[in-house]
Amino acid sequence: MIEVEDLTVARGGVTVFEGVSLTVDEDEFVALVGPNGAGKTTLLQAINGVLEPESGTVEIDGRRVIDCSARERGRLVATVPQDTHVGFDFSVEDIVAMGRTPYHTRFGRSDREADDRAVRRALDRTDTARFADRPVDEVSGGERQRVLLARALAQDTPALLLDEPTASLDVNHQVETLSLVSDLGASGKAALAAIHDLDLAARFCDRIVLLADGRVLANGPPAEVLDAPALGAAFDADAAVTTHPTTGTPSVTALGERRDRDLTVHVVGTGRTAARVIARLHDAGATVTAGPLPEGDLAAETARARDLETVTAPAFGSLGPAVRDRVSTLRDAATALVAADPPAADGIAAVLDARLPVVTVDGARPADSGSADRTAPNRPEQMIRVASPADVLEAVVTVAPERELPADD
Ligand SMILES: Nc1ncnc2c1ncn2[C@@H]1O[C@H](COP(=O)(O)OP(=O)(O)OP(=O)(O)O)[C@@H](O)[C@H]1O
Repeated sequence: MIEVEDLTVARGGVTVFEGVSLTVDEDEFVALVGPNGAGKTTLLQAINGVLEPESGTVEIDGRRVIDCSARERGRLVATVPQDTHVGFDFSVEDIVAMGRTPYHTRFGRSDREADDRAVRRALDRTDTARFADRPVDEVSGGERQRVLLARALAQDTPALLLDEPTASLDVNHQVETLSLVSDLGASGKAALAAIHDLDLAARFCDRIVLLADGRVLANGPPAEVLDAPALGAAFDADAAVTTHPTTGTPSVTALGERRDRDLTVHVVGTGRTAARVIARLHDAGATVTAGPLPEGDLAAETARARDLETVTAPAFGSLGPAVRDRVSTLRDAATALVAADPPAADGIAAVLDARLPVVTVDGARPADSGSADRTAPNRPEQMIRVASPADVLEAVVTVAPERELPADD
C-alpha cells in the first residue's frame, strides 16, 4: 500500500505542489492525470524516494521511503520511467535482470533460481521474450518501454510506479500493457501511473487522481473525476465527456478553448442529427439548452457530456405539465430554436409555439407536425431549413442575428 500524506515538493526553489495526500491500496491501479507541468513526474519521484519532499511523508507497506536504504527501496517500489533511454549496450535480458539487484548481497546472487524465474516471467508477461537477446539500444522505443516494465516486474515489489507507460506504444500494446498493470493491481500490487490518455485511464484504472494547480483537484472513480467542469478547470479547456460505446467507460474529447458567443439556442430533436447540432452549436461558443430530449438518446448524452441545461422525458408517451413548463422556461430564454429530427408532433409543438426564429435540420419539418397554424413562426424569413448539422450555426446567425427576444403576443 502506498500512503502519501500532506506532501509538499519543490523543484529549483519553486513549489510544484502542496499538501498532496493520496493512498493506493495493494489491489488497486490508480491513474494520476493532469496538465503538463502539474507535477505528476515529481510526485512519482517523491514516492520512490528520488526527490526529498519539503514536508509530508510517503510510506509503502508502512515503511517511510525516505528512511530506507537504496536496496530496501528497491524491494519496496519499482518505477517505469518516462524517459526510456537506457544509455548502455546491454541485452534486453540483462536489463530485465537488473531488476533483481535489490535482492543480491554484496557477495553476489543469493537465489539464482528465483532471479531466473522472475526474469523469465517478466519477459513473458511483457511480450519481450522474443527479443531478449537483442541489444537494448537496437529495439524500438515502444519495445524499450516494455523492457523497462519487465525490469520493474522482475523487481517484484509491492508498489509499482509508471510514468506515461503507454507513451510510445502502439494501440494494441497500450491496451495489453494497461491490462497487465491492471491484473497486477488485482493480484496484490499497488500500482500508480501517470497517464495522459484519459480514456485509457478511465478504462483500466480503479481510481483517478487529478493533479492540477499544485494540488489534488479530484480523487475518485473515473466516472466521478472525469466530469466536464472538473476537466475544464484542470486543463483550461472545454471537454466533452461521453460514455464510450464499446468499453462503456467515460470517454473525453477535448474541445479546445471556446469563444463565447452572444447567442442562446434551444434545441429540440432526437438522435444523431440533434446530437451533432448540439455539439456544433456548443463547440462554436453558443449557449445551448435542449429538450424535450428522449431519455438515453444520443442527443441527451451529447448535451449531458457538455454539462448543458436540458429537459429529458421518456422516449414514448406525451409530455407532462412539469416537463412542458421547464421546456418553456428554457425556450423563452433562447434567441432561436433549432428543431433537429424532432421526435413527435407533441414534442415539437411544445417548443415551436414560442414563435421564435426556427432553424430546422434534416428531416425535421414543423409544417408536417399537424399544428402548423399554431406553430408557424411569426415571420417567414425567421425560418430556415438546412440539410446538415454542419450548416446550423450559419443558419441560426441568419435568423437571429441580434440577441433580442421576439415580442410575445
Ligand atoms: N529538474 C527540474 N528542475 C527544476 N524544475 C523542474 C525540474 N523538473 C521539472 N521541473 C518543473 O516542475 C514542475 C512539474 O514538472 P513535472 O515534470 O513533475 O510535471 P508533469 O505533470 O509530469 O508534466 P508532463 O505532463 O509534462 O510530463 C514543472 O513546472 C517543471 O517545469
